[in-house]
Amino acid sequence: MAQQSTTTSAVSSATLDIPLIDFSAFLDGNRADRLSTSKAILDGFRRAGFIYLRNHGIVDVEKTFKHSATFFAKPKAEKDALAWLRTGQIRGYNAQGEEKLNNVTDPSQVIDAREYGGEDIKETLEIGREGVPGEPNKWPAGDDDFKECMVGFFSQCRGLHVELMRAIAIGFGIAENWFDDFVDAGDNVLRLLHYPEVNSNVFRSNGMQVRAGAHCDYGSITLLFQDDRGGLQVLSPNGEYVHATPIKDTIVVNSGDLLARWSNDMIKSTKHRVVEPPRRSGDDVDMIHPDRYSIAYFCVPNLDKYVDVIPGTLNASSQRKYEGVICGDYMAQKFTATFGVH
Ligand SMILES: O=C(O)CCC(=O)C(=O)O
Ligand SMILES: [Fe+2]
Repeated sequence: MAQQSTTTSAVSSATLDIPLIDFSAFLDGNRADRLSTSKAILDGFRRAGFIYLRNHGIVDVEKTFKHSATFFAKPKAEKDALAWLRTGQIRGYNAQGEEKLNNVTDPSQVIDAREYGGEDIKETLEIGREGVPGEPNKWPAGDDDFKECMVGFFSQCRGLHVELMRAIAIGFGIAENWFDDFVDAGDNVLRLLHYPEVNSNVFRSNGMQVRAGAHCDYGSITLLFQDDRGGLQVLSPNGEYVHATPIKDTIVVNSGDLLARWSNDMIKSTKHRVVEPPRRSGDDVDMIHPDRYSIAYFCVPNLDKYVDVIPGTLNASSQRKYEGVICGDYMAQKFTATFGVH
């Protein structure tokens, strides 16, 4: 029987190729399918630091987006009551300079936009693993459906994280379950993101303005669900940002700093950002870009694990680049560098 190709191209520019991989070939396939899918996944992380997946097995995406939109539509005071206090793990609501930039139509207000040029135009809600002593999640009051949906979605994503680490292990030619003990706690973070509607003149008046500034993710891998608005860009090896255009029913998965380190830099952690969405035909120069919603699920090894170089990533020609590190210490260092606090 002719073999059906399970890998095509999601993004193909002169400088960056991001593969689009059918993950059902891994989840339901035979040994050969699992091997070829694993190799395609690892290859994407090595070349681009990004892949797209379809048939990923996460079923509640639409429902979770709906709950996210309902949450962000709540009055500011209700959201502020859930503010992330930045004293421990990441849990809670994070408002940024979005209000001032919302609906800037009057030229005198554009000055405000310029002053806020360094700020992302976004708000987020972070949800961690349930049941961590002293680190409760912050749930909106009186909305049990929201909590149930998010806990369920968290657990679906957690399952995909385990499967993807198995694929990476197979790709590296080590035991399929090599990462299992590293990821079984599920110390991951689910982040709902809302980029409020914004007038195009905000971007025009400040060429540096973005919806989310350029960054690498810190952990092992990130599962990123985006709506159809666009604006996510990925840095190509020769320094150009390339649009990671939304593709229906797919998720974007990128490898982060800790996985790069863990793999002795065989895997890349690639910068990305969210900018003004590309124009659609018929759009006016002066227009309001509608809200954009995305959901990121940041995966990390169990925080208490010692993360040392993955076997199979060192060979005769490559020298060990990094010492081992406790995952929780590494993450805390990253957050201290970013926010000045633990
Ligand atoms: O909203 C997006 O598409 C990207 C978000 C992101 O990169 C992040 O939160 O780390
Ligand atoms: Fe990111």
